[in-house]
Amino acid sequence: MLEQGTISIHTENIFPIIKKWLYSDHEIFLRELVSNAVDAIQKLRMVARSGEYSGDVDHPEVTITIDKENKKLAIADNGIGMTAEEVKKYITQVAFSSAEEFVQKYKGEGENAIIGHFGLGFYSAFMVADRVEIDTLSYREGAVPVHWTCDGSTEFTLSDGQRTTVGTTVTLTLQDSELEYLEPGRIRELIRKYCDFLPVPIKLEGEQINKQIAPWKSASNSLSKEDYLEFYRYLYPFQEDPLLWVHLNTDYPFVVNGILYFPKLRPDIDVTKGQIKLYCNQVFVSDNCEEVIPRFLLPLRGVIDSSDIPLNVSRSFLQNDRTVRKIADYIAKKVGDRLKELYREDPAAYVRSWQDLGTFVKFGSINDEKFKKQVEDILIYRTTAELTANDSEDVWASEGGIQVDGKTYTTLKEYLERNKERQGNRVYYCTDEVNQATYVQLLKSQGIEVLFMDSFIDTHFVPWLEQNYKDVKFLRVDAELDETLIDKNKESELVDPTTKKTRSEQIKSLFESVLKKPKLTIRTEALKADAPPAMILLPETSRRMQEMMAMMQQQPNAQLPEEHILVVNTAHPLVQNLLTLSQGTIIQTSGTSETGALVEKLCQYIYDLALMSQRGFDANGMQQFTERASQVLTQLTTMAMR
Ligand SMILES: Nc1ncnc2c1ncn2[C@@H]1O[C@H](COP(=O)(O)OP(=O)(O)OP(=O)(O)O)[C@@H](O)[C@H]1O
Repeated sequence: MLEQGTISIHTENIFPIIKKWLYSDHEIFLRELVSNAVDAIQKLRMVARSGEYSGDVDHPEVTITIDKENKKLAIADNGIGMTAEEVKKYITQVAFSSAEEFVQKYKGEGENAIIGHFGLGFYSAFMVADRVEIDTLSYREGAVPVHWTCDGSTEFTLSDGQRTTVGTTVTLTLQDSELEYLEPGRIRELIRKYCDFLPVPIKLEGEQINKQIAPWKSASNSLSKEDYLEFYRYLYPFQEDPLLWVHLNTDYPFVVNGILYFPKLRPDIDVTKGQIKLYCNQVFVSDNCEEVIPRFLLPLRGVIDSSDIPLNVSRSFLQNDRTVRKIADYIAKKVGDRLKELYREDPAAYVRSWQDLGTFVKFGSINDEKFKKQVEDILIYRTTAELTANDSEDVWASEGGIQVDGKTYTTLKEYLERNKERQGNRVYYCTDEVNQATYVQLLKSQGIEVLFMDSFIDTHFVPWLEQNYKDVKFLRVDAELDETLIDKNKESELVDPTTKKTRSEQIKSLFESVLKKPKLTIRTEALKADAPPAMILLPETSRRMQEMMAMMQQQPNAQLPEEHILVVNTAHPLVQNLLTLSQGTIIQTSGTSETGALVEKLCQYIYDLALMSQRGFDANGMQQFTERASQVLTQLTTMAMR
């Protein structure tokens, strides 16, 4: 026996605290012990390189052994080893006091207070073990093997050991409640989770169980496209391949390595939940690094490895840490650079990925001023404009936009420039290509360019655009009638000698009396060719209010507000016929004649059609519509047969 001693501590007994610490996370003891073992191996290599050690350093390995019968789990390395003095210093003093400090500091914090629960180090072994033994032999010449043991109280013993090779074995006698760590499957799972990319073979039952190579530590030019894809598939099996990736690699002013991938976003993806894995020196820390990266980058996947992210601090502290903020900025900048590079070098790939990238870029622009500045010139929109592209080419880029697979994309700047004479600072946009098709078609026929803002993020993005481009007016296609659609010929303004009303006034009162909707505004306009008999308009401001209300009440689809405008097209032959028919009925009899009834039904029907090209009906509306449609048609055929 070399020595028997008492670990000097200030707290009465921290072992019970350590044992209870982080119930759910006892498993991290293995990560701590294996990373200590890998550190020891790397230290020996350094010593060998400096010429202080001439033994074998070319077969580094960490070996995990399970002895079920005796409830023992051992982690052995062929690293630097420790002398008795070093064991006393590093294990009973340094390690212990840092563990004590750690426990003191975080006693009151919740379970998730610390990222990856770093800082407990060697003593985390006592979370799962009743007894911990160390057998070690230092690399130093003439060193004697040492055996250290501690049974979870403050007493320890230090004696001569049996070890004959340089290195250290830490043997745990597991508590009865922790026998899961005697299962090879469980150990394999933990090594893959935490230690997969540690640069030394980690063996269990004669087999290496870690991947060992961390691709993010390699230079980007040494990795092929297939290497990146393979790594992605390894990290996220059974997922679609990513769209593109960014390799992070910097040593100054902080160390950050990593590979971030842009996955294909499903429309229902939860953009608040991260899937990026955080590593520290190739040891897995957490797959929840919301505090470390800007929020808008959360949909990305991959790995960030940095030893400059403080891990033994609380999460809230982490968020405000200056280095962490700088790292976050660095990552965001790299991501922006990568997107710009793709836009420049492979516009077709950029456009083809836009559906996924767009959501992300817009989300980033809304959330991060610096990122917005970076990407504002590469925010693109699908447009109705047709560039005079060379038909034989699938991809065609010009000053005005990019055309890919028959669809044209443009930036806001290009849109405004192209349309400044015709539209001034007005931007027309469509949020639903199917339901707003009539409006889009009408504007298009008048030579007005429409942008599609129809992804789920656009509801937030359009108001954001308005705030950022205060002198630009954004109008949804159904917000108002463009002047050019209105036919200025005054025929409809002629006064009828019998009724003393203009034609448009008569049409207006006809619709008012039939539809009987006080909140509906009826407006009459003579519209140009192609225009339907009637259209619904939703003024921009009231529509936004409605959308906001719907969102607050968590209704997925805003209902059509009761206050909307029905524009009746006085130039349409159907409307004109209707007026003529209704005039006939007024002269003949009261409104209940057969023709009168038909007029009423037709008015309703025209309104139905307008509603339909706005957004369709609810179930009730649909049923009424089909009923009315068959009534109108029956009556028309009956009348035609006479
Ligand atoms: N397998 C080992 N071989 C050689 N020395 C070791 C071994 N394990 C632990 N040590 C020594 O004990 C010290 C304390 O280890 P401990 O795990 O508590 O803290 P750490 O590794 O320094 O820091 P961390 O809190 O990040 O784990 C180490 O710094 C090292 O000097």
